[in-house]
Amino acid sequence: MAKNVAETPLMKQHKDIKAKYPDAVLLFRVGDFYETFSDDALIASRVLGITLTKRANGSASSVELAGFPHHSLETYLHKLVKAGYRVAICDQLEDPKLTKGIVKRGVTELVTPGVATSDKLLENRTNNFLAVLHLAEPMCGIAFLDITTGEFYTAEGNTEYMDKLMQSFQPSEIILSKSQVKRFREQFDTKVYTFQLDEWVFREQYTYELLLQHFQTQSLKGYGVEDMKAATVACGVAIHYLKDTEHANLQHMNTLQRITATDFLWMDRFTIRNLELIHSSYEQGCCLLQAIDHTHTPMGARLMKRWMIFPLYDMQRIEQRLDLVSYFVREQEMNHALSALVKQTGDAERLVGKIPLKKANPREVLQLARSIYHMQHMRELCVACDNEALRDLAMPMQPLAEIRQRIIDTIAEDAPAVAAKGGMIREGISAELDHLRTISRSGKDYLLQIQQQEAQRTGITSLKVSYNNVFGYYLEVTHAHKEKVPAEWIRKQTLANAERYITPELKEYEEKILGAEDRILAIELDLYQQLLAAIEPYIAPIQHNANVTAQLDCLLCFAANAQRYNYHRPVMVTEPVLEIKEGRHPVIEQQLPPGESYIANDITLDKTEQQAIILTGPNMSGKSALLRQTALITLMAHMGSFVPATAATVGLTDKIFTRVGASDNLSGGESTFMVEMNETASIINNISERSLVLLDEIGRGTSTYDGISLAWSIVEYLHNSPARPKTLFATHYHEINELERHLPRVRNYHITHKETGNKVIFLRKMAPGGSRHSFGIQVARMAGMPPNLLDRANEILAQLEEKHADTGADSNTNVQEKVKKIKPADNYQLNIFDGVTEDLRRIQQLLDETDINTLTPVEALLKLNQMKEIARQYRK
Ligand SMILES: Nc1ncnc2c1ncn2[C@@H]1O[C@H](COP(=O)(O)OP(=O)(O)OP(=O)(O)O)[C@@H](O)[C@H]1O
Repeated sequence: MAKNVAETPLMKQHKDIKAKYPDAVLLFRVGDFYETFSDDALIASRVLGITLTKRANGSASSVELAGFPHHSLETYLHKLVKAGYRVAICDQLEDPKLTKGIVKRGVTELVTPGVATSDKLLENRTNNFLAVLHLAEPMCGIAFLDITTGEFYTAEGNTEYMDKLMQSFQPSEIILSKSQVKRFREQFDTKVYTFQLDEWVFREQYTYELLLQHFQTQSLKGYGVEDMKAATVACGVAIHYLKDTEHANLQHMNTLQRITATDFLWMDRFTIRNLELIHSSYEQGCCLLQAIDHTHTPMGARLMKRWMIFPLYDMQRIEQRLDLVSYFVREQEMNHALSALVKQTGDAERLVGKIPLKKANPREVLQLARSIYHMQHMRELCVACDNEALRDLAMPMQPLAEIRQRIIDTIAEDAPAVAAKGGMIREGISAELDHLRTISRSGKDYLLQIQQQEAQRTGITSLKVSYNNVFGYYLEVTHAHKEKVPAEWIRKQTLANAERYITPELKEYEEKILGAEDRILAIELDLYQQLLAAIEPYIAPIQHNANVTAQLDCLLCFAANAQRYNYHRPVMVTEPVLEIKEGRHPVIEQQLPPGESYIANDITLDKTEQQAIILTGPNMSGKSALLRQTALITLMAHMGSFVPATAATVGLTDKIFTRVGASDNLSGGESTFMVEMNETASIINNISERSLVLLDEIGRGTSTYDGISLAWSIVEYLHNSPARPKTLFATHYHEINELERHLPRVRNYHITHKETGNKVIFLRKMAPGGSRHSFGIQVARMAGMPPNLLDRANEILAQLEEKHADTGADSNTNVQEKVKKIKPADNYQLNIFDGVTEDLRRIQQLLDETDINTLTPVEALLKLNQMKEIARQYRK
């Protein structure tokens, strides 16, 4: 580390700037390089794999140094941020050529995971949200904003609600007050990057005023958040943080949307995870979003995710979406025409977000003009159609022809990807620019002329005019022609095989050309800035057009899914019923091997006849799948999508709860029975008559009789609660089937199977009545357990069941008593086939029977086929 004695001026400047950004890695621009010093250099060299050296620092000791060329900034920046560092980019604020002494420098951007704008740091089909959490009493407040799209949301509620929202928005950075960190760690289980700000930033007055300033309003009434104190604090802190990170231009964040829990179908974080909506529980698995999101644009994909996490709880809005999907299913021509336009629109939302952030390059601006053009066409098509809902949706879109034209007229068709080098402004925009370009071009022609003329005059055929940064334009002559060089040429450099000269004539033209080129670049950059400034007033209407396009993208995707996967329109009703005909699981059905089809099932739940279904059936028969498909069909209907069923009447649902018995949930670190009970308690305390409750093997995390007793009382409670929520309860405790006899609205169903020999074939059809067996031992056999072990398991099962019959199915019988009476195993011999299945035995038998010497090719093929068939059965 450098000592504080007689530092060089550069290091002194670095130290002063670094002091303002102690938490960040400071990338310090020095000439064509970004340098890091001291501890930052240690981090940079480790994370970026760049060489660590030392730099002399006046009479102070040397400091560690690591740097990279300025044009590699994007690549290295993204690596540092991905590695969890905040990065302050410190640029030269004046032209070093025009400065005497040390160049003025300052931080132009602070990049953190939540305020990243580089394409390299962003996933285009996913939002990059920054969250601010304000843990206050009695209500907590939260803000989510995506600086790349300008979306800004806020909400208030208890910590459970905050937790659920974070699970839904999945921010990449959470901002907290320093004083709330401890509470946050205790109450929230998240591995997201957090950053702490001083407590004073979270003051009501300060944050409220920041918001008024940002929105240029007198109050926040227009956003419906005036009285939401905790929420406005969170929003104001978000604005403070953006300013702190040098994001001053936020014209695209022009509205604030309030999230009201009751506007949406509620799913808690566990349900979102358990239903595998946006992530699968295992790596190669597929989630619902992947299965149904086939949108054409990144903005469509981002919206689809939001529609999934926030399904509507508003009949009218759901019907509107369903009407539009029906229309697109019916009107194929319109569907194709709109799809083609949507596809070409690209990510207008993020493109327009780059304008105020000063990140849009000329090609992107041109792409924005193309997007505006396609959106204009979309509007024309929609307003001329015979569907009122579509007309209503598209009418408020703005054609924006004038700004589109201005962009097209200004930016050259083959514009470069970086503005800094120029070449992006068309001819005919500025007379001065055109004039200078002519000079520059003719100057270049003139240089060529000089080359030809001098070559002729001197007879130096190898003569070349070239340019370098050190002494500008020069004439280059190979050594072979050196003698022919005229005396008036001034020698500047000798190379291994050539000499370089300048002439007064050459210098005169050089000044003219270079002067013109500098000026050309300055004019181009100025015109480009003017164009960007001219786009700014159109940011809000472009954002609106983009949002409508994203909606159309999602609706067209629903229509395409309906046709591709044979989904049907659900009938939405206000009564608390659910009636699904031939329902399927949208994800599993897409993943079945070719030739296998998903077995559809009917489900009916209501308040009067069949409020709760107890579902039993063998392991692996499809109980969980049936539970989840019921939830997914309900959810998809509330998104406004058609559903995987031949018909479905779906009552408006306010909450979907799913709970899975303890050990199914190991990966979430929530394997304890306590958690299972906590979560079930939270359901019981939150249900209404519009809720759908799915309980999968609840109670299995404890001893059998405790489990049965709890399962029993939970079903009883849900059945008897005045809300009468629709309930599906899958269990292996067949004892629970007894409840059907006691409770009028409980019905037993089982998933059917067929037994052939000692094999179970899953028919996967749901049928009335309970089932007696779980066939766990058969499933174990299919998994490849040794036959002797399985024989022994069957023996024990028979003994347990025998005893059970003796006592007349008395569930109070102590299981330990029965276990004590289990007869010891006869010593069985391990043989070479332990650990392999019976099927493999059969294959071995087939091989033994085969005499290769007499086998014909056809017989060989038939044998092979037979073995393949056995292996196929085994896999099933
Ligand atoms: N209706 C169906 N049609 C076709 N395949 C199905 C169907 N239902 C389930 N499956 C397949 O069977 C597998 C097991 O289903 P599921 O996990 O629902 O069984 P389960 O009865 O809940 O088992 P367990 O009691 O052991 O938890 C699923 O992963 C799926 O591949």
